[in-house]
Amino acid sequence: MASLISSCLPSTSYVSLDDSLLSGVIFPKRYGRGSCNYGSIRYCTIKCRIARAKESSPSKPATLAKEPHKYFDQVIITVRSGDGGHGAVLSMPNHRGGKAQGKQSKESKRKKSLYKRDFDGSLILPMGGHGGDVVIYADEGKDTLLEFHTKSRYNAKRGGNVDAMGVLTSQLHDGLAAPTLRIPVPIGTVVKHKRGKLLGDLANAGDEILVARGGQGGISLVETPERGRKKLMSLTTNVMRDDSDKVLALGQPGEEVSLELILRVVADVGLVGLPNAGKSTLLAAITLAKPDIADYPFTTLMPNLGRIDGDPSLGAEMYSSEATLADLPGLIEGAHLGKGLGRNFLRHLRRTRMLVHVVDAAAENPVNDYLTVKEELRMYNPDYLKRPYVVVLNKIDLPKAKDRIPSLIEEISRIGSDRALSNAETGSDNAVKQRSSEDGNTDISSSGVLNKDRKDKQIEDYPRPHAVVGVSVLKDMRVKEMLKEIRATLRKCRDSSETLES
Ligand SMILES: Nc1nc2c(ncn2[C@@H]2O[C@H](COP(=O)(O)OP(=O)(O)OP(=O)(O)O)[C@@H](O)[C@H]2O)c(=O)[nH]1
Repeated sequence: MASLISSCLPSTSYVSLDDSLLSGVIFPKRYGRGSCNYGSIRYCTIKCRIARAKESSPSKPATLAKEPHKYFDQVIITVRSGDGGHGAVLSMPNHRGGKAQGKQSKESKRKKSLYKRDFDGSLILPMGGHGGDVVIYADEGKDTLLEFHTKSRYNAKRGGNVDAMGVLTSQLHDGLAAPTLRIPVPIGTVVKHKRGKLLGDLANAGDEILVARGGQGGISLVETPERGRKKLMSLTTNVMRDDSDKVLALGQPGEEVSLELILRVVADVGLVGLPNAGKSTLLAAITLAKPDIADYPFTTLMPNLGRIDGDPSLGAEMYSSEATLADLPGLIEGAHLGKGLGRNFLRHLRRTRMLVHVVDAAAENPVNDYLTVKEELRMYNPDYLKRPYVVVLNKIDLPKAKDRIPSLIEEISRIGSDRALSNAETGSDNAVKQRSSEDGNTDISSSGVLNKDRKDKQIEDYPRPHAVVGVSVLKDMRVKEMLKEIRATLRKCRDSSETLES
């Protein structure tokens, strides 16, 4: 809980260590219960369950410790693959002269024949074990990257050395290869070199990527007096000629890399809206998800995911109509600039195929609220406005909302263009993908002209909603109609993507 809260605090937020406040976290007022005051930040205390991390003596004055911002969806980690194990410098077994020599040489001949040999008869000498590789893989059981803030360094094991007493025998084995260090991350994690190249996008369960290769094990060398060296060299290439060759027996070091992990929620449908519009309630109403629901803003601090069942009217094809919904934390004006919790979450819309705008129809000015959210999306990434969407006017059970629903539906349905924007006008998806920065903000681009064009497009230039429906998700009013519209829009997305593919 503490880490969850701290993950969502801005970088300048403070957590009190004062004993009197151990049961609470000092929040800027805008994160707290009560009216939302985005302009001025005051501090208030929210009761929550936090374990007593440290006993602070009552005599100590209250101290404020700066808590670094922890993103649940972004983290830098360092991984190191294992060094290779060392080979060994070996000598040939001794041959003693005299009477015993006959016996010995027979025995040594027999032994010699037992040495491991290659197909051409040359000696195979043992090698140090391979150092452990580091692999990152997508695991269904993981939801966030938070744990990487507490443990950000991962070292794979080194390979085993060749276990030898210095004499070449047939019993020698290669050093043990170290196991691969496998690091699980949530599905949808993008792996990059820190401030560098994209290494992989783990979009499906089981996707994996090798991020650091373990060092190779060292070879073994045979040390022999100059006299017998020539003969031995015909048997193996690994004959030590001078001391400088000894470095060949050392295992190669593993590699150390700093990686940036970025989690992008993978969902078909993104729920967007101002705080308190009822997004989490909607998610809970149509899926089995159990998001936190409360009548204060920013209840949702991390995207919640839920799954809509398939459409039973499709018969056997119903399973193809199943979809995942992501409830994103409420956006506020200025979210694209980092206000509220918005910017970190706006990037999660990137993988969605359609959006559902949830608007509180009982609010002061629902149309304005709707336009505020659209404008934030436009400023962050105008492509988001190209996606098919449904507008849900929520809370029609409240008298204030009920009376204005017909006029609201009419007004909102009119906002936008009938004509779908061509790729030339908005920048084709592919071009956008290439230009877009990793956090999904396509405004940063080398192609200034196209960007300006796209910025100049106003909300009215982007497509109208596929449907506008009045519902009360809390009181289960018209929820089925809403679901029908969402499914119909999803079907259209599928159909159009199939047409594009064929
Ligand atoms: N009367 C009424 N209240 C509703 C309805 N839907 C949601 N609410 C209430 O509105 C408040 C906010 O609901 P949430 O679902 O937490 O809103 P949210 O949009 O997820 O809020 P954030 O997490 O801040 O983004 C809660 O008190 C809900 O009970 C509805 O259909 N009718």
